[in-house]
Amino acid sequence: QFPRQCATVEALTSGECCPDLSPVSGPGSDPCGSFSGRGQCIQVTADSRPHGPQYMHDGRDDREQWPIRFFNRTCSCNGNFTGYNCGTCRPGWSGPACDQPTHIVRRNLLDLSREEKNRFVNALNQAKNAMHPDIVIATRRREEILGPDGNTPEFENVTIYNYFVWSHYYSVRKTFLGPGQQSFGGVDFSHEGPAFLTWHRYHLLQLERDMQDMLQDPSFALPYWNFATGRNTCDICTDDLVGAKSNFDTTLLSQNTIFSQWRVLCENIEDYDTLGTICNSTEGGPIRRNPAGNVARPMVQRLPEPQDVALCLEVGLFDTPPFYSNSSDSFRNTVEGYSDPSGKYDPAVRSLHNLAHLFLNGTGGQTHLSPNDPIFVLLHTFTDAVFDEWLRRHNPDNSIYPIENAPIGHNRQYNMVPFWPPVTNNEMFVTAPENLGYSYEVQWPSRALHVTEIITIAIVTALILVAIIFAGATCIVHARRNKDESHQPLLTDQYQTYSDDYDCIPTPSQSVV
Ligand SMILES: O=C(O)c1cc2cc(O)c(O)cc2[nH]1
Repeated sequence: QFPRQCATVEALTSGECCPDLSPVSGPGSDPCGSFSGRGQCIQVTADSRPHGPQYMHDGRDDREQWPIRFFNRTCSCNGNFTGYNCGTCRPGWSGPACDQPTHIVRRNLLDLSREEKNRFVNALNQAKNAMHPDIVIATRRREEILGPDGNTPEFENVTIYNYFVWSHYYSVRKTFLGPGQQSFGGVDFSHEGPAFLTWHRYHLLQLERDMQDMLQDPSFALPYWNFATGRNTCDICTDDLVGAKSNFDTTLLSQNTIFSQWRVLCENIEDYDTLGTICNSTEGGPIRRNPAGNVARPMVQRLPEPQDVALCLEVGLFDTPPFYSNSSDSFRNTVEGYSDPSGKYDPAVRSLHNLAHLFLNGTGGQTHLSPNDPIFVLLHTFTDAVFDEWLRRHNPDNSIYPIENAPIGHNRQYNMVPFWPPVTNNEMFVTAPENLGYSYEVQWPSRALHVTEIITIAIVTALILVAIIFAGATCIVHARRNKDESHQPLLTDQYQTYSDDYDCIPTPSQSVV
């Protein structure tokens, strides 16, 4: 959310968050690396275009026009520099001047070597326990952020992985409308709208970057889980990967995985919603996961099929009005999983990404908690791979991403909540290999033929066969007729050559010995 340097009474009251890159001669001497030309402290641009009708409590939520309720001045970095103080490089660039291109490849978790799998699991566990070096989280709404005495900013340290969990929670939390009033849940800054794909893309990029820095390994790449294999089992739910089931309680993880020791963040949803508090860095109970175990909802006891991915990649429009979870013929709503895989909206359907979440049947199936289960990372890298393949195939102009009237948080120029420094949906609506320095190693399924396509092919084939038979028969008849005519007892005929008779193919009587 915010850099530690900005979690102060001074920064919050001035509305300026422009930390020094290198405090060469005291605080305020090198804001945003301006000394070395990396960036400058400027007015934040926040999207104020109209949003959709789903949210009608304007003025009541800190996330409106993010991030201006907290800060209205921030670093704007030049060239390939980025970060809260312009101290790092944009994704895909490295080196002291951020002018060296870099590229990493995200691979199928199941294709990694035993050593690579171990390294990934250990890296996740390290991220779960290592304090985030730069970022702190707000534990109160803006109106209470300075604490009861107005002088004690309510922020907490958080670990790298828990920051990933908390960001997702903060983006989906309800709008608090006051004590004794029901919080408003019809708001979601990261789902049920076009930003679903751009928001989750940045969410993963941020975790990947934080883990690269933690490991001091710029080549570290998040792998993916291909959840659309058509097999209705969680093939990565094994103890060498994200953990098998416990033998003692089928809703828990086996003692043989480190993830059984993880404790979840943001469990106390009733407290947040009734007291108007915000999830803090206190952990609670264990991860729960019971894949295909939701007997009350047989519809979500299965995983998507390869065909579902092939079909959704053919949906030609990125998103369609009302740019919400009831959009039809929308690629975004299809891959998110509120439409059937061919794009038709059906309120009873859960497909692709949503189906994979619900299949997990536990922590990973509840929006305020889901990233607590590390399988979330892998489920979303695969969803992002589908998004990237769609961008590659359809090569859209960014003008097709809605500029206004999308649900709040989802307009093209909206700064994604709660990321810092501010980053718009637009900036993530680009092909990853060319613009973000990563790609996916993945084989996409080809689409099975529709019944209508099979019938069309059969009819065309039959017509071609009929045409060939007809042409052949015509030739034969024609040849016979010529032959009959050639047998007329005319003296001149004796001097006819064979070739005169060979209009099409020789009849047996014309065969030359
Ligand atoms: O009910 C759904 O379709 C559903 C559940 C769920 C959980 C989650 O963490 C998501 O990110 C999305 C989602 N959709």
